[in-house]
Amino acid sequence: MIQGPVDSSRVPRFAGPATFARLPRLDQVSTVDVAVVGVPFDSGVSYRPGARFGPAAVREASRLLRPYHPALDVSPFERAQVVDAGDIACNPMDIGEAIGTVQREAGELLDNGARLITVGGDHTIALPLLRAVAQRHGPVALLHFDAHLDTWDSYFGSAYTHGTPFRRAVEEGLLDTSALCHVGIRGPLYSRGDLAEDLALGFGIVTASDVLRKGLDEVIGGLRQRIGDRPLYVSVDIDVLDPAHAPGTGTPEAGGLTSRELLEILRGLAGTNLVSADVVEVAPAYDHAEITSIAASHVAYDLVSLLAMGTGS
Ligand SMILES: N=C(N)NCCCC(=O)O
Ligand SMILES: [Zn+2]
Ligand SMILES: [Zn+2]
Repeated sequence: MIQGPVDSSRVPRFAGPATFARLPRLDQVSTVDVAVVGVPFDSGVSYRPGARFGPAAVREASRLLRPYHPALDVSPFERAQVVDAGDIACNPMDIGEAIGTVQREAGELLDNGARLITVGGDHTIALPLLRAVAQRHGPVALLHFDAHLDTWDSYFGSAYTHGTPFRRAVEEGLLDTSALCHVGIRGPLYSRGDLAEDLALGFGIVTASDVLRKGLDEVIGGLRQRIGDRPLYVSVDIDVLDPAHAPGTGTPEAGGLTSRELLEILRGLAGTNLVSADVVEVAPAYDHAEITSIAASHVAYDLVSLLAMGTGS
C-alpha cells in the first residue's frame, strides 16, 4: 500500500524533522517508485561555495507543498510511492571519490526500482548520476536547464567540476547526442569557441532570450520534437532562473527565466519518457526569504509529478 506524506491538517507542517514534502523515509516503505535524494556536495564549484547546504534547505522549503498538482491534474503521492531517500554522504575532500559514491548509491536506488529526483549539491554530480542512469537505460536524451553550458573542458587542470559534467558525459557515451538541448543559456562566455565546441558535442541551445522572444509554446514544441520518446534525463541548475527568482546560487547571471516560465516548460514535458532528474546549485547562504529553496522545491515537485504520471505506464 502506498504511504503518503504526513497529513498537514493533523500535524502542523512546521512540526517535526523535514523530509521532502513530508514524505516517508526510504526505511519506512517496502517498495519505491520515485526517490528524492540529496547530495550535499559542493567541492566542484568555480565561484561561490555553499550548495552543500542545498538539500537541507530544499527539504525545509518543501513543507508547504500540497498533495494535488492542479496544472498536471495528478496526485503524485497517490499515483506512485514517493519517498525521501536521505542524503548520499560523499567525501568533500576528494572529488573523484565523491563522484564514485554518488554513482554507486544512485545506482543502488535505481536497481531497487526507483526513479530519482536528486537535489544538489553543485552541478558536478550530474556526471555520476548520468553514469548510473545510462548504465540502466543506455544513452539518454538530456534537457539541461542552466544559465551555463557546463560543457567546458577543465578548470585549474581539473576535469571534474561543476562547469564540465556534460562534456564528460558526451565523451563517456552516456548521452544520445541526437537529443540534447540546453535551455536558459545567457551571460558572457570565455570565447566564441565555447559555442562551437558545444555545438560539436551535439547540443542545441534555447537561450533565455529565445524563451522571451519565441514564447513558451514554440520552445516546448521544439524541445519535445528534439527528444521524442527517448529515455529522458532532465538536469535543472537553479541558476537558470533570474537572480531575482533565485539569488541563492553560486554563479548567478542576470537576465534569466522566471520561476513561472521554468515551471511551464517542465509541465510541457508531460507524456515524455522522463527517467530521472536533478535540481542543483541551491546555495542557501546567498538566499533571502527562502526564495531560491522555495523555487527549487516546486521544481522538484513538478519533476516528481512528471515521474509519478509515468509510473506503471
Ligand atoms: N554549473 C554552474 N552553476 N556554473 C558553471 C560556471 C562555470 C564558470 O565559473 O565559468
Ligand atoms: Zn549554472
Ligand atoms: Zn550548471
